[in-house]
Amino acid sequence: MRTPVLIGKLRAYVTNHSVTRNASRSGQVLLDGCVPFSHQVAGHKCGINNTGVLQHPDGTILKQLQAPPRGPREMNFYTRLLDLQQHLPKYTLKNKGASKELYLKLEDVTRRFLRPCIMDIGKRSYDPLASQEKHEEQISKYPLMEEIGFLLLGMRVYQIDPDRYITHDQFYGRSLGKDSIKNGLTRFFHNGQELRRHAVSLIISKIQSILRWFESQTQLHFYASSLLMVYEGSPHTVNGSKHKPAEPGTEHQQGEPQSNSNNSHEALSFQSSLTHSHPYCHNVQHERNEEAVEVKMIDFAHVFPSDNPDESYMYGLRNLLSTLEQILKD
Ligand SMILES: O=P(O)(O)O[C@@H]1[C@@H](OP(=O)(O)O)[C@H](OP(=O)(O)O)[C@H](O)[C@H](OP(=O)(O)O)[C@H]1OP(=O)(O)O
Ligand SMILES: Nc1ncnc2c1ncn2[C@@H]1O[C@H](COP(=O)(O)OP(=O)(O)O)[C@@H](O)[C@H]1O
Repeated sequence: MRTPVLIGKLRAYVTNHSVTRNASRSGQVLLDGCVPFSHQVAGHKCGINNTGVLQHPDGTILKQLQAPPRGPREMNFYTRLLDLQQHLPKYTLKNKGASKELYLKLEDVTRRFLRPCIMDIGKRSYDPLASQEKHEEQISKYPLMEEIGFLLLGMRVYQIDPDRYITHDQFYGRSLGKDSIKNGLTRFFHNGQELRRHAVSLIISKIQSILRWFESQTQLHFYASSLLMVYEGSPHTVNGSKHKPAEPGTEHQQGEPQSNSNNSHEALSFQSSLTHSHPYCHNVQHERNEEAVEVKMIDFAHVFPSDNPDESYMYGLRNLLSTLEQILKD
């Protein structure tokens, strides 16, 4: 839900701070030189009533806050000192001016990947304060949510030959039943040539770590929250590493997103052959070295205090884990 007041403030801010319009494929440049985030796979996208997730030139992303109480609730969640930080995108307070009240400034968890393969997995999508109407509307979108415990909200998967991304949105996710959910998740790990088994097992161990946190806490219940998973789709390495080197002169401070360059530019410059010259690929080698992955919890507009374990969230995680383990066994 984005209110007209919020949108009005944003438009006023953009009008007062507009910059040259040449930074994205669509020519769309928003506040502070931001462009729509090209690696967004789900959630509110850039449109008439909202800006969706934006990519800042400093390498962070800006997520537009929802109207109260959701936006402030999410902001408050990120500012709490929870022992969950390692499973969240880094949040930065260095968000100046009007954008501070309109956006969350977060680490872009896709940033260090050359060809990020991204999947967003959602959990039950109504909170205890939801009206009966909202409750029924959300259930009707995916009646299997209670049984399966999660919903595939979106994915973007790199295919090696031809080199391109394939995408699936939440309507694809909603089409998956008990018999097909495993196949749906398998698509995320298939590059057109092979199943990326090592990425599956690394992601499993990260999810297990998140599950352990849930098993140890009774303070919070998470509704309409997501798990964002990323692995490297590129078969190439840069100077022995699969990941982008930090640019000279950039500093990485504890608790702050790493400053780096604009992912969407990089993605756009990589339209055809993988062997083309590339801003990051000074010394491309065909190696299959250690695959790193990211699994982060995102979207905290519906986190509520509690005094008991979040059984529903854990149910979803356990089902997700057993489905991923099944993929490895097949
Ligand atoms: O059902 P709607 O139209 O009220 O919009 C939903 C949003 O509710 P809101 O308008 O903010 O009260 C809803 O927002 P909340 O999660 O309730 O904050 C979601 O964004 C939902 O998307 P999805 O089905 O979870 O991918 C949104 O559903 P879609 O528009 O994506 O179907
Ligand atoms: N920290 C992040 N790093 C990279 N991508 C992100 C990050 N946060 C969100 N995204 C992208 O934006 C999408 C929507 O984010 P989300 O927080 O769920 O927004 P919404 O509240 O609109 O549902 C995600 O599916 C993901 O593709």
